[in-house]
Amino acid sequence: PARKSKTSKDSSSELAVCHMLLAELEAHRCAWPFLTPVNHKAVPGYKKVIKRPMDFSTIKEKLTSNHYLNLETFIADINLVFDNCKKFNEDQSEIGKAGYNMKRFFNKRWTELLQ
Ligand SMILES: Cc1ncccc1N[C@@H](C)c1cnc2ccsc2c1
Repeated sequence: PARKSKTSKDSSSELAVCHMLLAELEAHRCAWPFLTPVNHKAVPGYKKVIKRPMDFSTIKEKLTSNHYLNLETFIADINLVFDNCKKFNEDQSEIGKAGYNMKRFFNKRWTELLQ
């Protein structure tokens, strides 16, 4: 079949899904460690260990300023939040467990919405 070129409808509906997904993540009870940038002055070692910090408020800013060219770049930033969390926090720590819960929730929701 002919490759369907991405229409503006596709990208605007994808964008709507990104806003909805982000709103659900921010409202999740386990979102608290990820809502704002980690203050690396208050968290020893964070600046050195985590090369690309990311958090939900930064993603929202990028989304509202049309920074994301497509769905994949949005999903990559969401996963960066969880990858950073797994790298820096013990699996059984409160933050580590919150990150694991959020990642599972996100994977479930975006596959429901987009596949
Ligand atoms: C996601 C993450 N990874 C590593 C360290 C911190 C954080 N989150 C920040 C908000 C944060 C910063 N400070 C505290 C103190 C108790 S929970 C908490 C959470």
